[in-house]
Amino acid sequence: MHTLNDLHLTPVATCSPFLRIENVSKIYPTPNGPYPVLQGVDLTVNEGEFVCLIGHSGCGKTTLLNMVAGFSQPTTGAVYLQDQPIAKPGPDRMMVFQNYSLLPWKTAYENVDLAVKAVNPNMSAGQRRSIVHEHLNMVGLTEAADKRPGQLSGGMKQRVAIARALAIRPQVLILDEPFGALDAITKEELQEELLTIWRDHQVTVLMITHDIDEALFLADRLVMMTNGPAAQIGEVLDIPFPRPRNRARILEDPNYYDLRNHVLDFLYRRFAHSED
Ligand SMILES: Nc1ncnc2c1ncn2[C@@H]1O[C@H](COP(=O)(O)OP(=O)(O)OP(=O)(O)O)[C@@H](O)[C@H]1O
Repeated sequence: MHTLNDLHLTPVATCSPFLRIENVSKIYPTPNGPYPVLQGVDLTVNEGEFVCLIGHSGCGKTTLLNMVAGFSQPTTGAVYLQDQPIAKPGPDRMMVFQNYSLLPWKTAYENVDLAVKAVNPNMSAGQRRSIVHEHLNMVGLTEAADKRPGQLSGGMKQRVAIARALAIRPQVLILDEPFGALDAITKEELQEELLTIWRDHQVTVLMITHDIDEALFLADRLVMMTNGPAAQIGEVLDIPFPRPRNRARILEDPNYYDLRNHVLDFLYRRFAHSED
């Protein structure tokens, strides 16, 4: 029997990475002239990978992920998802923001339902109902389905936003500092839930964070950005902790402190911000 090597064949998955950011630069026009935010950014992400981005405020993290979402276009270079250039937003890439961005006059159920309906206009009402309930249940909000955002805590609102994004069944989930506004306990709970969802949905995740411990707990790789203007990827750190991850076990791992110090050194010595 021949193996792939005998036949000189390469499995398809290794030929082309799932998501490619290729030589991306972004220049914003401003009243004071063109402002180059990003320059020469290259990154490839494998299907199902969990990648976090860290960097000082204003270095261009949101700008970069907006281009993956399709909200804006690179000035030069391109972003590809499965070899297709990303030209506009689409249901294959869903973004979740720090401020939840829920419709305040709609219930949790209606917020999720509206998104499912927008993407699947011909889906039967029964099928839609079952998808909405499945995803509210996944984030533990079955009981709160009929509450409006004003009646929900910050953590619950972020759960609705995550359920809404996942109910569309995106290939890429883009999270822009989703837990930044939450208290420490709620944040840890949501991190655990996010890992479970990521594992069950096998979705590719790109997530901006300012929290080194969060990145070390969640990510397969941590992308560290240099400062702007003309920010780049300074370094990409592999996070080797086995999965499923256990917070206590990670904290006991001697590697944890080496990795943490490495990121601290990057952010506060090698690329210290003038304001720090
Ligand atoms: N539409 C725009 N026009 C002009 N400048 C912009 C625009 N959007 C962002 N910027 C500027 O580009 C830079 C990068 O912004 P961006 O929001 O991408 O940074 P960030 O790393 O995500 O910051 P933070 O961590 O504070 O969210 C900032 O200086 C910002 O003021």
